[in-house]
Amino acid sequence: MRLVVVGAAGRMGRMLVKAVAETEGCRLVGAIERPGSQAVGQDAGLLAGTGLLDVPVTDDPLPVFAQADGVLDFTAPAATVAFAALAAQARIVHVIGTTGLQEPDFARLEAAARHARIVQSGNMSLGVNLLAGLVRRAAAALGEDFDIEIVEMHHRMKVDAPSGTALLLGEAAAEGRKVSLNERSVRVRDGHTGARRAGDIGFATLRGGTVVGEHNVIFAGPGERLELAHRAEDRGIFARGAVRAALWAFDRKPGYYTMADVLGLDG
Ligand SMILES: NC(=O)C1=CN([C@@H]2O[C@H](COP(=O)(O)OP(=O)(O)OC[C@H]3O[C@@H](n4cnc5c(N)ncnc54)[C@H](OP(=O)(O)O)[C@@H]3O)[C@@H](O)[C@H]2O)C=CC1
Ligand SMILES: O=C(O)C1=N[C@H](C(=O)O)C[C@H](O)C1
Repeated sequence: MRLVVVGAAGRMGRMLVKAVAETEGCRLVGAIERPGSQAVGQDAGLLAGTGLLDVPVTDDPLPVFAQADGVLDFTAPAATVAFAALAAQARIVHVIGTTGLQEPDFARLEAAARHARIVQSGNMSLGVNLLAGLVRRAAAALGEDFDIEIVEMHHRMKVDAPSGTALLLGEAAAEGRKVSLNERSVRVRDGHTGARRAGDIGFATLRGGTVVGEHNVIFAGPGERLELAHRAEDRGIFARGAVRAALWAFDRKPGYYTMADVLGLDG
């Protein structure tokens, strides 16, 4: 499968280049960064530390997408929406790990999925997607007597909050309870907040150091507390998940898919 990495000089971009180079059946055919980036013109393999791949980073995605079967995209919301339109035009696979997407962005991705095969997830690791299923079950079994709080910690460079993973886990909890996350989530607390409302799903965000990604889903009930947690130790888990998603989507119909589809975890 011929793959392009956009945001190739980023923390995840470099991991993705490495994962593509190490995966049998995959070949890196393009690497994209924004115009003006110092990475433009450099070899993507040298940037990623895999050795020379003879794939120079460029700032012009269109001709690169035209020669590819899929694109791996861990960039930023505005860039991802633009890349989705190009992937749809080229009728290729678009694997999206970018977080911080808002409702209007999702609407544009859904539109692009009429022609592209999109796999989008706030977390591409096996562990977190398994955890989401456990959270759904626990939320359904425990009911509103147990207060749900989702705590996450990431490195100091992360720009969005709550994390895509925290929101994914919140959605799983809301599904378990058969409620809408939008209506029940409490994303910030400050000052005289009053007592906690039964049924709310709370979020707390920590940022610091080099933490790859930690998530704790707490079910705090009368006299007992259940905690379900995931610790990411290496960004390679996300990159390998993204390559797996691209290979899975290669011969699918155009549509909007998730990592649960890729891993066969739904249902
Ligand atoms: N779903 C998952 O499993 C995971 C998701 N993520 C998400 O992936 C995203 C990226 O994370 P991370 O790698 O740490 O961030 P980085 O900032 O290190 O990397 C993002 C890269 O994308 C580049 N970029 C931004 N806009 C464009 C554009 N228009 N064209 C080309 N390149 C562009 C940035 O360039 P510049 O620096 O010039 O802006 C940068 O090199 C985040 O949303 C993060 O939350 C991260 C890990 C796992
Ligand atoms: O920005 C990151 O680093 C990560 N982002 C994703 C998120 O927002 O959940 C996934 C992972 O936790 C790392």
